[in-house]
Amino acid sequence: MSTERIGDRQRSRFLAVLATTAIGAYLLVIAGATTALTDATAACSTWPACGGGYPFEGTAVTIAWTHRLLALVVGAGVLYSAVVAWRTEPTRVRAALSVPALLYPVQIGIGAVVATTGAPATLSAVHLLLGTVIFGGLLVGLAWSLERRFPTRERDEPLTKSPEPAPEADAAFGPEPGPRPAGIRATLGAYFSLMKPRLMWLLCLVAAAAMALAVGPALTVDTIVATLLGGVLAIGASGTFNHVLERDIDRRMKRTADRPLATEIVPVRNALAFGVLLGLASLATFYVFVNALAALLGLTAIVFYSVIYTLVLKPNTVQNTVIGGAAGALPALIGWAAATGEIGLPALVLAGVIFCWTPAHFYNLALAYKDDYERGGFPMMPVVRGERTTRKHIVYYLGATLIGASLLAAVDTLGWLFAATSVVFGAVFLYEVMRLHREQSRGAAMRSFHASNAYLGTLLLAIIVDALVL
Ligand code: HEM
Ligand SMILES: CC(C)=CCC/C(C)=C/CC/C(C)=C/COP(=O)(O)OP(=O)(O)O
Repeated sequence: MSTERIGDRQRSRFLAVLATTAIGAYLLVIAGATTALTDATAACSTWPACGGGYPFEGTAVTIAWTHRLLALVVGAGVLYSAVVAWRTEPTRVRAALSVPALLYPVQIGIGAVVATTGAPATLSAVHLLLGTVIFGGLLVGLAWSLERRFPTRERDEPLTKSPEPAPEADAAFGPEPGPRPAGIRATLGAYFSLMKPRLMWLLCLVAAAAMALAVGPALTVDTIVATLLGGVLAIGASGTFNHVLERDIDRRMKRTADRPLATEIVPVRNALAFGVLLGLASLATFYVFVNALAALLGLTAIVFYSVIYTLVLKPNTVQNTVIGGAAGALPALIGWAAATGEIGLPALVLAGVIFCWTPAHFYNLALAYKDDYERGGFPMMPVVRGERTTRKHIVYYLGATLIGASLLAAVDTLGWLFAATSVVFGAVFLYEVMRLHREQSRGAAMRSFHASNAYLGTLLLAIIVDALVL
């Protein structure tokens, strides 16, 4: 079936409606996964209206009405997107959007049965699963439409072999390497920067959210302080080892050429001793003031990031960041273990959210610094598979992150604040990723990168407030 040609304005409208419909479907899913809707179903056990209850007669009835009215609007968006896709989009976009279009009536029927039969667990789970599949189909259709609508404007062929590091001579960015005397403040600052302090706030927030999710108000100040101190020391140790192992490559990359080991402000053996000291202090802090499991997980994180990611994954595979994401997911297990002495299902799901979020976070930087990574010889996604594929993967991993967040709401008692935060900041993140497809600039990539940090940061704060206050 030939596709009808439509103008840019019409296609932009199609993409905007499709993206909005996807976010609407996500709101239905995550609201359904939180305790909010469970109470609402109990308050509104007739269908399609709520019996005597009018839309704003109490919170639970309001949520139930909102869910049903929103389902109607999202259904219209699904139908519009599928009809336009069948007229104007290639086969695979049609197929992707046919899935939500065909499943939607089934989903409405199951919703009616769930509402009128007291939400039996199995049927509610099927309703949640179908909602997730509908959201996933909309997002994949969006990713494929964006990929077709916004091809990369300049050279973007995938590489046939892994890039090689530029010769040392090309490294003309940082100051001349060589031992450089520096004042005490500059030296202290250099050692501090080895610890990668700019990452710490978000990694510590992961551990804090896991602690709050695990035990709620029972969380004690000394557990928080000891765990975060151990985590900061562990991140500092692994960041320092990362600097030691990458010092020669850092010289070749503009973004990292001025680092303390690349410029030899700090002697390598001093940095190594510093890293070992931080690592021992971290493990001692975990073992003495938290527990043995937290210490074991801290050691695992240090080794995984410093050795597995930095030495094995990063220079050798295009999946370096996807697999390496496990490093940043470990603080979720550390936080839960610190609070409970074990690893619970919500901790594994939260770790999964961070794991899915990491590529959607880092691929923006990989796009912004593509030439730098090519000079460094790193097989980053934009270097090896091209910018267009990288942008598409950002949408995939953003979708996986949102689904992970809804799964977290389903396995733990999270409420409306968590749902609203994930929807609002997820929508902002998706908006910036769509702008990245359109603008294809470093500025757009950095805005999307910061949107990724804003999404995860606010989501983790919502977990902490939800668990400790609400
Ligand atoms: C293997 C996984 C990851 C990779 C490859 C990666 C990569 C990067 C890179 C290259 C930077 C820029 C650093 C700089 O230029 O100083 C950065 C910044 C950052 N990363 Fe990631 N990251 C990863 C995982 C994480 C995780 C798990 C978190 C937190 C949960 C995180 C949070 C941050 C933050 C907060 C920043 C600083 C943002 C800023 O400068 O405003 N990253 N990341
Ligand atoms: C508790 C504990 C130790 C957790 C580990 C968490 C951790 C340090 C995750 C790594 C995240 C990160 C910034 C990787 C970038 O390394 P890169 O080498 O790609 O970045 P670069 O190019 O800026 O050096």
